Amino acid sequence: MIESTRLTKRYGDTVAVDNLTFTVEPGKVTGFLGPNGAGKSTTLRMILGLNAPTSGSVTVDGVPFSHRPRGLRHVGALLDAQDVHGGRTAQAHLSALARSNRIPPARVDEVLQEVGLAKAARRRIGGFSLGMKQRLGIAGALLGDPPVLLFDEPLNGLDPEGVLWVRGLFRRLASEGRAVFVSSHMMAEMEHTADRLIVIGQGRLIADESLEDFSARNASLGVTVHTPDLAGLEALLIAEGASVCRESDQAGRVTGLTAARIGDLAHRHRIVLHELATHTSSLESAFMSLTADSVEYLAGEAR
Ligand SMILES: Nc1ncnc2c1ncn2[C@@H]1O[C@H](COP(=O)(O)OP(=O)(O)OP(=O)(O)O)[C@@H](O)[C@H]1O
Repeated sequence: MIESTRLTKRYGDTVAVDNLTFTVEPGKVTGFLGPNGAGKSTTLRMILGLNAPTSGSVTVDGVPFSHRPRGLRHVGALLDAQDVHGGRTAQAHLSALARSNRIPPARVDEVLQEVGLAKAARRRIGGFSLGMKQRLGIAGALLGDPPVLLFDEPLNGLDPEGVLWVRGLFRRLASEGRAVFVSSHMMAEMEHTADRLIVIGQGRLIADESLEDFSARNASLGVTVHTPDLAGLEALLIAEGASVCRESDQAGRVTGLTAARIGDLAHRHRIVLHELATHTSSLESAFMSLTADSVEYLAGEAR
């Protein structure tokens, strides 16, 4: 578990992180969302003891991370996939990490296999694509089999297959009881992955809630359902307080309930669903309006 208490970081006049209190729990994927410059990377660096807070504190399992010897066994992190020595091979890079954390050397081949880089193990990292470097960074994070994992924008540079793989990996790591904390500046990257969302803007906490609650409150454009028994489903949905806007004989748009609740309800009443889709643009636009006041960099116009 990560616990941040009134965590604050100032750089001169810039308040990068402002009085941030939150927890990241085990067994869940927690999305850490915010626009560019919101303070995500600075927060992650403070969790890892790479930056000292100006005030406040952050601990991992009750202890500041910098107090842990052999840190990779406690927290695995991918901060900047490009921050690797290009002249080394993937295997040499991971072997050095393993040695300095007293991790058995056999683990190196295991994690290379796991991230799909076994064939590139003896190639120099300098020739890797960004996606391959992301995979290598993830391998490094997994090396010590840690209970807490931090990933800063891990989907950058990954192809669609890679994105799917990463999502599955995060879900699996959480189901094994680990705390998985993933930063992103795009809601779309989080909505299929995260259980919980912590949203920040200009260093301050804006929202801290389950994805389900966030979706229920903000998915104003709703969820499309397609079913041969629209009348039956409509009656159930209305009884649950949702509203339904019919789009055809078999399709309608539901607001006021999440896709998960609609699916559960249909299943319980043995109603067949042919489609159940949350409007992703609605979550993305909800995130954008939530953080609109704290967006630091706007293209082409004055703030
Ligand atoms: N070493 C530093 N010196 C001065 N200012 C810094 C430093 N590191 C970060 N900042 C400032 O702190 C603020 C937060 O930056 P940070 O990189 O943590 O944001 P972020 O949410 O990770 O953004 P992005 O999504 O663009 O990576 C920004 O205004 C940034 O310019």
